[in-house]
Amino acid sequence: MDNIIECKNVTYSYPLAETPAIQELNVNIERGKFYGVIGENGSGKTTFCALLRGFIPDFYKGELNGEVLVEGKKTTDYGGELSAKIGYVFQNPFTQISGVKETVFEEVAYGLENFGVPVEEIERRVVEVMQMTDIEALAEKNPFDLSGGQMQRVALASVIVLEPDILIIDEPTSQLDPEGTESVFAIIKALKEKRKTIILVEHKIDLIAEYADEVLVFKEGRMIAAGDKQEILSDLSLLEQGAALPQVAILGSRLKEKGLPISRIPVTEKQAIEFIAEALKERDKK
Ligand SMILES: Nc1ncnc2c1ncn2[C@@H]1O[C@H](COP(=O)(O)OP(=O)(O)OP(=O)(O)O)[C@@H](O)[C@H]1O
Repeated sequence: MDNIIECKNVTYSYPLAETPAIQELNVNIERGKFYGVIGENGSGKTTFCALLRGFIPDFYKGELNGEVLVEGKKTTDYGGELSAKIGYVFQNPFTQISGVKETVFEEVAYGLENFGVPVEEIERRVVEVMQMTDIEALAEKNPFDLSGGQMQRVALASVIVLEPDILIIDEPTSQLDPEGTESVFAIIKALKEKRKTIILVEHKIDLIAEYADEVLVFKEGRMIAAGDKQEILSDLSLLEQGAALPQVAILGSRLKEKGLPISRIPVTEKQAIEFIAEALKERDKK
C-alpha cells in the first residue's frame, strides 16, 4: 500500500479551547485515491485539512500531539515545499483570489511566477489549465468581476496549475448554484482521472457518493468511520451518529427490510435503478 499521508495518533486543541478539535486520529491516505470527508458542522473536517497541509501547527498554535506524515516526512519538518506538494482550495473563492492581479490569466499565472518558473512554461501551463477548467473565455476579465462559480473555477485553476500531487478541497460548492456546482465537479472529476490524491470536504452527500473512492466520517473531533464509500454510505447506523447518507441508500435499506430481495444497497441513483430492477426480477422469478 502506498500511503501518501499518514496521521498517527493525532490530537489537537486550538489555543484556549476546552476540548480538542481532533482526537486520537489514525488514518492513512493512499496515493491516487479520492477521499470524501463528511460530518456535522463543527466535527473537525476543516481542522483535519489544516493538519494535513501543515497549517497546524505552523499558523494555528495550540497543542498538537502525534504525527502527520506526508510522503514519510513529518509536516513539522517541511519548509515551504509542503505547499508545492499539497494544493488547498478554500470554501470561499474570494479568499483564494490574490487581489493583486487584474486579469484571470495573470491570476492563474501568479503562483508559478512566485515559484520562478520560466515565462514560456508559465504560458503553456496556464493555457492548458484554463482549458481544463473552462475559463479561457474569462482570461481578460478581472477576477472579482466573476460569478461565484466562475471565481471558484479560477481559484481551482490557480491551484491546479502548480501541479500538486495532493489536492485538499474544502466545501468548494457551498456558495454555488447547481450550475456552478456541476462545473466545479467536472474539474474534480478530471483531477480524479489524472490520479491525483484528492481530499474533499463536502456536505452534498450525493456528490461524494458519485465521485469518492473512500469516505471518512467525523463527529465531535473523532473519525467515527472510514472505508470504501459503498460500505460507509450504506451503513444506516451512521444516521444515528448524525452523518448524512444518500437518500437512495436509505430507500434501498427500507425496501430490503420490507422483504425486497435486494442484494446490494445502492448509494447513487444509477445504482438504485440497477439494484432495485435486479431485485424486482429476482422477486418475480419466485
Ligand atoms: N480558529 C479556530 N480557533 C478556535 N477554535 C476553532 C477554530 N476553528 C475551528 N474551531 C473549533 O474546532 C472545532 C472543529 O471545527 P472545524 O471548523 O474543524 O469543523 P468542521 O467540521 O469543518 O465544521 P463546518 O462543517 O462547520 O465547516 C469546532 O468546535 C470549532 O468551533
